[in-house]
Amino acid sequence: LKSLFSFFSSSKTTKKNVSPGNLPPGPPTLPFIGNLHLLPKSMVDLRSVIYDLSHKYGPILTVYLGSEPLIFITSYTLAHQALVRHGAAFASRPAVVPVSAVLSNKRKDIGATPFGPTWKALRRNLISEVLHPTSLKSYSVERKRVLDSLIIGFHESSKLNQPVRLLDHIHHAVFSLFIRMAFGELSETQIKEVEEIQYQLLVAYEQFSVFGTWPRLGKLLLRNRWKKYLQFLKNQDDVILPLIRARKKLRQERGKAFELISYTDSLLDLKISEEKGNLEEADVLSLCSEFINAGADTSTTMLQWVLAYLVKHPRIQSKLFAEISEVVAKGAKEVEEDDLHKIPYLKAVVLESLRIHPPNTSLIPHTVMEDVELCGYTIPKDTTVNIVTALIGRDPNVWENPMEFRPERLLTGEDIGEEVSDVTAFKMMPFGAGRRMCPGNRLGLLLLQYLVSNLVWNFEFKTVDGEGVDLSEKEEFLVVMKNPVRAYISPRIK
Ligand code: HEM
Repeated sequence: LKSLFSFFSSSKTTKKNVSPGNLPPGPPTLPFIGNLHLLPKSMVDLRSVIYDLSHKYGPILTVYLGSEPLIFITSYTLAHQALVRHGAAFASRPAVVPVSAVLSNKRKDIGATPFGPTWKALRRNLISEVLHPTSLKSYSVERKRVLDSLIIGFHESSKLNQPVRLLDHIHHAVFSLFIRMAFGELSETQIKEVEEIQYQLLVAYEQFSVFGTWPRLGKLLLRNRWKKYLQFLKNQDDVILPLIRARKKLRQERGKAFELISYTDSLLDLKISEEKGNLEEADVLSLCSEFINAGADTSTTMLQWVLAYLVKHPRIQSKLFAEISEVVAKGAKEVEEDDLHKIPYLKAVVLESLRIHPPNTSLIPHTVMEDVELCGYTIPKDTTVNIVTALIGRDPNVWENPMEFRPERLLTGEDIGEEVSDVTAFKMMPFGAGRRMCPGNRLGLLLLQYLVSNLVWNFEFKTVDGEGVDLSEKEEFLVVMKNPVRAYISPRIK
């Protein structure tokens, strides 16, 4: 079965047998299957298929999965019109987002919940508690801990004088931050257990995706896979539920007096509404799981892409080091978070990486809540719309030589919108835009800038002779490096 079908489509959406009416154009369809035969197996390959189709049919097009029309948008201007100008209409999700149905086992999460009071309550809770600027500030202690562990790890590896696979250090450091933010202080063993189970689920996602789309049929035909999937979920319950219970108990004993609020704390206190009351334990689990995946997997992936570009382009790495040196006192061990905004080149390096390699090929599918006129076409109520961020960032009509890594383009104003400081205004949308825009965008950017600047301040990363840096992509849950970058690391003498 096409994994794409399971990613985009929803077996329960009401959009069946929609007449083409005034829908955007698209390739001719075959009976029963629509355009399914045109679609490749992976999201990375889908990007090229949609790219080719958009050349023929324009930046807004319709592809049929069976009888269900899916709209694809590949230009920044149209995406902006949809998500911002028609923001209210585009704020919902399909009835089932299989990706989430599988990962959260049909429990609650924010990303897949359709527009409504439950989504509002969950999103508001995330933004006003752990992601509130005050909480974010207090979590600087934890970010420093991540940095220290990375620096110690890199120092040790550098002594071996061997190439280092950067991901091996990054993964654990970044995951431990989000796991602690989710559950509070944990032992190293507990952190590793959560990291392992979350990672296993993400890597195995593709083989289980069929259960998100056709749960009944999948269960019937793929019994062994179904059993394996249930075992995965049980393992996740076994690892995570005790952590939630322990936190609950600790809160009762200490009367909620913690220096840092954890995401679990906020969820245990949350009432969705008077009638619905508090969340079930299982929902707290899936929301924490979403938090860890959404935060840690994206940040790990991006940190690796940014460092890969810096290894590949020593000139850019030296320029970044020089810019950091102008802001950081000589002999200082660390670039402080408060100083990051003084290094515009740093933000440009991070955003340029996000432009070429947004970790998600497309935004999470949106559905329209009413008929919407867009670009002269009518998108009927309940239709699923996919905004292909990976093509938006590489659109040659907007970005000159789009595959060239050139952070300077973001500083000169030649390619960016007017509001340089506002990431929503960038013509790349790595975090989406409008009501469903990623609520973790500030934390994501802060973490990336903090870690990249400090790693470059402390170490020089050099290519491995004869190996270079291979920028090929591979689809896991996100689009990651096919061959994780390896580099020689040497401490800088300052
Ligand atoms: C570099 C880091 C990150 C990137 C590139 C990223 C990207 C995205 C994208 C593209 C979306 C979909 C937006 C849409 O459908 O319109 C999204 C949604 C989301 N992200 Fe992030 N994200 C990052 C970090 C984070 C962090 C740190 C958190 C939480 C701590 C987070 C939590 C979420 C949640 C909960 C949603 C669902 C929002 C909703 O449906 O209302 N993300 N993210």
